[in-house]
Amino acid sequence: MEVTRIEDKEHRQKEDPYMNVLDEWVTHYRSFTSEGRCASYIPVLEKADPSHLGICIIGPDGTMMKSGNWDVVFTLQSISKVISFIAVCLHHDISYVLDRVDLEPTGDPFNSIVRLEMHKPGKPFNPMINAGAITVSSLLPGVSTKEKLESLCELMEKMVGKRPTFNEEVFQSEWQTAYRNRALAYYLKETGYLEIEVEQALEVYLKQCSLEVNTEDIALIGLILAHDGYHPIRKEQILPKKIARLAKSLMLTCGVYNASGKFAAFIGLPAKSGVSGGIMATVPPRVRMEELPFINGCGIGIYGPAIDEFGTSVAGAMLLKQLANSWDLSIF
Ligand SMILES: NC(=O)CC[C@H](N)C(=O)O
Repeated sequence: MEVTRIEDKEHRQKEDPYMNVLDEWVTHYRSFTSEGRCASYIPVLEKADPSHLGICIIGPDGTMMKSGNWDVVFTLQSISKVISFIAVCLHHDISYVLDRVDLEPTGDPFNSIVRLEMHKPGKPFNPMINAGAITVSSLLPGVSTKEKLESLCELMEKMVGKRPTFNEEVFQSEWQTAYRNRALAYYLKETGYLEIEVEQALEVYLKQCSLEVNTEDIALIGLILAHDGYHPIRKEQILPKKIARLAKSLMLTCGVYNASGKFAAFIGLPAKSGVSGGIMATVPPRVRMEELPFINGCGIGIYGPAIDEFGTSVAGAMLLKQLANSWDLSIF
């Protein structure tokens, strides 16, 4: 089913003052993209235009605000970890999943290996870091790599209304250089947290990272999570509330790894970053007397491929902070 959307033109008239200010912010924060760099450890990602910055915000009535390079297609990278975690929780008992991956933040970078050895028996700390995400990918329903990826694509299609495309070039680029992820996967295999073969788990994980989206797609997923799994435009419960809440709590506590505390403090929104420059944020409905935009919540998708040391879009995070402060979006 196609998602109903308010046309951009119609919408611009409706939300003009907010739209103008959004355009101004995008132009302003675009100049900060030079403070970051496109990821180079996945060689193909370095080809992205570092000056890009775009955003899409979708409200529950279908109101959409788009600005800048909102329509650039990029790979999900770590944003896929939220979707794979949801897919796995939909298929298995939540307790089965949580026996294999914990819900604790690490304070370490996304690809860190250190805690797997320091904390016996080596259970990955959370599904947002690579170690936990590789375990989660191995738990996706299906036996073959194709079936496992299919379950993820089906879930995305249910949420976004279209199937994601796959970027073979990005996958190959990472597959050939995934030394750290291979090390993590071998370690997980040795400690019993990988129930399938190392190479297969890696292939599933790296292929899910190579699925393509734009800011509108991730804004829509953010909106569904904001409404506890309910698709407010299609008026359909897509995910159980319990799973949506688990995903949001993980985004808040672990979504930007060792920057999650500061993100929660200064932005105050469950969010997930990816090294290709995407940020998916979710804004639950607020209770306020004043007139504020998106009072009934929204999903926010941002793209800005110049990232910081934590793997987060530099200008994207600044833009999100501006929005959260000016429009009082924090959940706290
Ligand atoms: N933080 C990220 O987006 C990392 C994803 C990337 N595919 C990796 O495993 O390194």
